[in-house]
Amino acid sequence: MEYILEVENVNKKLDTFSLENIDFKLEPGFIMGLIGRNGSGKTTLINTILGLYQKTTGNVRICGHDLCRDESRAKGELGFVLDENPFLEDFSSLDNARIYSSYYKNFNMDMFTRYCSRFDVDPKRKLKKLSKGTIIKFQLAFALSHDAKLFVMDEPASGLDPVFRRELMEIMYDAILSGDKSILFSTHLTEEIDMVADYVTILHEGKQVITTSKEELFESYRVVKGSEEKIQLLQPSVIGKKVTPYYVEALVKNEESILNKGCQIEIPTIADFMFYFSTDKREEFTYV
Ligand SMILES: Nc1ncnc2c1ncn2[C@@H]1O[C@H](COP(=O)(O)OP(=O)(O)OP(=O)(O)O)[C@@H](O)[C@H]1O
Repeated sequence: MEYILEVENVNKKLDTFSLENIDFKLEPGFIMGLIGRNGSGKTTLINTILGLYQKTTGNVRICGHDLCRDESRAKGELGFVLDENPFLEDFSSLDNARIYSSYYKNFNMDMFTRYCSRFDVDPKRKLKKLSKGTIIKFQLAFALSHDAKLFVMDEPASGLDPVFRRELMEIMYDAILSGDKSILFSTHLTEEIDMVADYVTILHEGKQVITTSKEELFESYRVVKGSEEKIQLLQPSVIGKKVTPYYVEALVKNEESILNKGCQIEIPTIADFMFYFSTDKREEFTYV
């Protein structure tokens, strides 16, 4: 099968921070959410995939095109929305589109102006006069107008109002319906993962803690609550636990051995995975 995105053993060093051995693939027709705490390396990974940072080692392929050896074809398949605006601030959306459309053989200016009108972006206003959310919408209009196969978005919803945030979810969902496109997006909003992601990658301190389908994630783990003694009975299925003044909560592997031990068993939320997979003291976290 031809993957839309292949990230193979990617390492990237930035002063004191390192991305270490990031390795995953994304099939056509799917959305992957990238989550992790502040500073976990989401933007660094996204910038590396977009070729904005030189990677140290490893390979990135987009629709089979190697980002180093076949850069223009690889980048031609990419649409991006970045937290930090990469376009020219002193130019309008329309002028930016005229300038950068030359990099994309399938750029459709009519489509771009239609998206600008749908998203309420004044195409003639300089970017520096637009709000953060409107710049995100402009980037989105541009990314949607050149038949990109891979959309890479760094916290696209962060500057958006709740109404457009919901529309963005619908746009993302529509974008992959044809089955030949995929999306990788980072977010701190766990409801976005709940709503649209098929796959989830969790980063912690530059390391890839887990990449799996959301279905598998919810199938494979449970949150249990009970006394310290009862939770102790669930070892070695315990991934991590936190001690509250009233009970102990733990993320455990969903195995038969966790049943009938007198613990309350719940399906985890994305926030639970974030907590247990991106805490240093995964073994134990105590509320004081
Ligand atoms: N250009 C740079 N030079 C040196 N260090 C950097 C640079 N850019 C980022 N870093 C460091 O790399 C680490 C990862 O940052 P990154 O922005 O990738 O994290 P993030 O997961 O996107 O964070 P956030 O959720 O806060 O946006 C941080 O410790 C940051 O200080």
